Amino acid sequence: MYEKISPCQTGSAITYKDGQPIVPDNPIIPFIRGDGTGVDIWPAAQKVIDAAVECAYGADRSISWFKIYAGDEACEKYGTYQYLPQDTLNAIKEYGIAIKGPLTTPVGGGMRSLNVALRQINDLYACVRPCKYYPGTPSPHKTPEKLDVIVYRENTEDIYLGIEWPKGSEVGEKLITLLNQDLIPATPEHGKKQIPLDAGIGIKPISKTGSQRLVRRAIQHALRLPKPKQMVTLVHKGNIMKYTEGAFRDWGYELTTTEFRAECITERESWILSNKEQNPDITLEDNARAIEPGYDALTPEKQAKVIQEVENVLNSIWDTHGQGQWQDKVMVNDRIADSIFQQIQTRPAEYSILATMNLNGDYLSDAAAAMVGGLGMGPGANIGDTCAIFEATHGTAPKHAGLDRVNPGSVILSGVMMLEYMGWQEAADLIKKGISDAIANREVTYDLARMMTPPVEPPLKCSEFAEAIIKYFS
Ligand SMILES: NC(=O)C1=CN([C@@H]2O[C@H](COP(=O)(O)OP(=O)(O)OC[C@H]3O[C@@H](n4cnc5c(N)ncnc54)[C@H](OP(=O)(O)O)[C@@H]3O)[C@@H](O)[C@H]2O)C=CC1
Ligand SMILES: O=C(O)CCC(=O)C(=O)O
Ligand SMILES: [Mg+2]
Repeated sequence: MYEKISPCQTGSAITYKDGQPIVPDNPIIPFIRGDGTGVDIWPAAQKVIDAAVECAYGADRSISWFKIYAGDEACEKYGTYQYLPQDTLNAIKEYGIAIKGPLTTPVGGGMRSLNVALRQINDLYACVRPCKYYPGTPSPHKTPEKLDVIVYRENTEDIYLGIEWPKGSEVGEKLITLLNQDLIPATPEHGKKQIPLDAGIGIKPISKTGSQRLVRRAIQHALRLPKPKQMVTLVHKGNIMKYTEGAFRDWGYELTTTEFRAECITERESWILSNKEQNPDITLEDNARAIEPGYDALTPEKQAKVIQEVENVLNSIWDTHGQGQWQDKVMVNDRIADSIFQQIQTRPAEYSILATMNLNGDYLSDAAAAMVGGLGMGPGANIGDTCAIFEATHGTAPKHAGLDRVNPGSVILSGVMMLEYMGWQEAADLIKKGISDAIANREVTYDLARMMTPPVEPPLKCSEFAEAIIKYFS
């Protein structure tokens, strides 16, 4: 089954039942070291994870690490351009959970992202990136402790599908000509628009299936959170991209009000219900006026539609969600993407799970990580129904590679997510305690050290930070 690697002699595979991992006491877990700073952060993370498992479970549990290859290291082992060998794909499929360091993707041309390929090949459709504040972490934000959000990013489609053509390419020009001559004129809403012939062209597919399976996981996660955090915000730029991003919002609400009808309330429904709770005699029209800004300026047809919406909500969920019952449900709302970037800064406490399409989630997860200490503190998981790969939010940070300098916190916290996913909570908790205590005692790497007041001089090395975390287990 494997050409150039050999699975561990001890341990066994993690399997799945009904989408949940079944984890033996000695699982074999494949790991990819990663390019750039992967040489620094992966060994540090592995050391911390092993120490936590040993400290929590003694000889009863352990991880058998299985080294697999991708990126530069894969080319060294398998030959030129062998960036993602079949051995690697086979191992991830066989063992069910993997963890990886970052992999380089060239800008402009060259190969497509290996990181994205791993997500697409394994159908890891939910990219889960928690951004939570560890006390004592320096932050450019005044109240970082108020931010506790989890970005749920759709991970398999959007422009990351990589269907695009460069300016001047044969297929690109053919497509532009077809669009300009046949397709755009056939759609009156496009008017006389034309695509410049010297344009590059990219396709942005957003499917109902892809959107709803992501939102489903986001709502399921919200249901497991304590009440004040039982919220899911659908993030989109649907005012501009109506049939992709706007549709993501609509499909999210459709799922909310069908599959999760008993458990959820939408923000707009909550306004309608609370208007009636506060004024039981309110007319349908006054209720419609209260929920729709600019109602009086709408055409009669549009006003009738809002009145109908109010009537439908009251008829269908007053008994089950009215009289305050909606306050115990998961609140699903939506925000336009540009606005959410300022909202998480100005009103961080009002958000919890942010369900996004691929590109918006990519941007938003870096921005949210910055608020709680930076990319060195940004973990992540790529989750599917029969496989999961854990990795940091950040990339290879090439200028720091091999210097034993960067913060391994993001990969270590990705390890925490992995342990929690495996149900090894005691080991995960030890690592969280170790990180908290190390930061609180100002034992940090350069990225946090330079933001502290006064700055920590000299900062810990990457490997030293790992040792500090382990020191605080007990
Ligand atoms: N999943 C993956 O494997 C990902 C891969 N990439 C790839 O990584 C490569 C480099 O991307 P780039 O845009 O430079 O983004 P990076 O995320 O690699 O680095 C940007 C900056 O973030 C800070 N940073 C990153 N990692 C850490 C860390 N562990 N500790 C402290 N600070 C950190 C550094 O800031 P400073 O220097 O200011 O201290 C660094 O210069 C590209 O090829 C890109 O495609 C990008 C994202 C994800
Ligand atoms: O694959 C890459 O190189 C970048 C991916 C990325 O930025 C991300 O997943 O956050
Ligand atoms: Mg990114």
